[in-house]
Amino acid sequence: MEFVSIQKLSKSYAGVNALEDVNLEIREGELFALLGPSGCGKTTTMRCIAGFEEPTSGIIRIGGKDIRGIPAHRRNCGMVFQSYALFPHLTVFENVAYPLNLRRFYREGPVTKLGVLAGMISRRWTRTPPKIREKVEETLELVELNHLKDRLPNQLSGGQQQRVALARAIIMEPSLLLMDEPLSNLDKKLRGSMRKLICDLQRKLGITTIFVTHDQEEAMSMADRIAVMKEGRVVQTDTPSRLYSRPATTYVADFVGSSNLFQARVKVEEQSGNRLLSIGSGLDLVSAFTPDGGTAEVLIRPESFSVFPREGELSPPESKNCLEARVIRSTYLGSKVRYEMETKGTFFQVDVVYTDEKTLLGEGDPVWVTLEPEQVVVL
Ligand SMILES: Nc1ncnc2c1ncn2[C@@H]1O[C@H](COP(=O)(O)OP(=O)(O)OP(=O)(O)O)[C@@H](O)[C@H]1O
Repeated sequence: MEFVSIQKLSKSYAGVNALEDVNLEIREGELFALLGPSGCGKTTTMRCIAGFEEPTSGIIRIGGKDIRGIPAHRRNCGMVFQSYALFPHLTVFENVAYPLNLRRFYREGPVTKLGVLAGMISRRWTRTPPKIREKVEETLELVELNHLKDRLPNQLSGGQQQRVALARAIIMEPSLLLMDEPLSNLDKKLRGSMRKLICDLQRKLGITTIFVTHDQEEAMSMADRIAVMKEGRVVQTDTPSRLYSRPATTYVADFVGSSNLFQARVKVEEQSGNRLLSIGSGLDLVSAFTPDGGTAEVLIRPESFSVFPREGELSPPESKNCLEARVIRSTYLGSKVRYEMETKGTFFQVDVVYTDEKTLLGEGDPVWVTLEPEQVVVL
């Protein structure tokens, strides 16, 4: 069942259309990514949901309730920002306790209010009630930070600061967690462990979570579903594997991974009547998705090819698509090797898993490459 429903959302800033007719359905308990390049409207979408921006038009529902006119602090959303936004003069413990203390401040009478306020300013003036202490410690445990609870933010690494921000966002048990580029300030290695922590935590707590990212690898590895945005619009919403294997447009195909993109013409073989996709001079491919006629945009992922050295009298491998090609260039990328290849004047990229040095191909090496019809995707 959908938990967040966005219909026809538009937002303009003095002549700039940041969002145009955005429609999204985010299911309960889902980890959902908004993915797209800088300026495509990801943050604006998030800010409209959180209540920091007023949409120009459109409806946002959270838990079935139209939230128009409801102020940000009443939307029960936890928010994690790219810049962490921690209070520099408060310890880890106090930062995480802050939302609970704030709630207590609004609930208590005038005398105790003063005490709570004093406590929020300095821990020396008042004691944190045991219930709040317990909840803070429990939350710090979830983000594995209890041992650093007395440190100030400037005594923490970026990853640790982001975990404090995460703890502060979830301590109020929000019904919706919003994260704006939560990992982009972290180095690559740290990002990997933070991804895991966020995914584990999200599954454990079951909080419906939306995160914004421009990093396709991050979105693909974390999200249950992804909405790809372009120039203020959503162009495709799907699971990571469907986005990768069946992108709706060349924009999506290019954004969620490396791709070989070709313009093809549908050609019917005279003898068999089989339909082929004709790419360039004499290069015809069998696809499982060939349309009846006309032209088509064709996507082949670089890892879809199988490569066989073409040497001596060996006969070509059995395949519906077997191309005689040669290596133009090779780039060693650690776990894989990327080859630029050429066949009949058409250039394409091929990724091969690296096994050992002996299997590496060199410039000019002749090869056969084969391709299953299912890997020749028509957009
Ligand atoms: N307060 C504002 N005033 C005017 N224009 C704005 C404002 N905020 C955003 N915009 C514009 O709206 C568009 C969408 O911005 P938004 O920040 O939502 O994009 P984004 O996808 O989150 O980009 P980034 O990844 O760089 O944060 C951009 O063209 C941006 O310049």
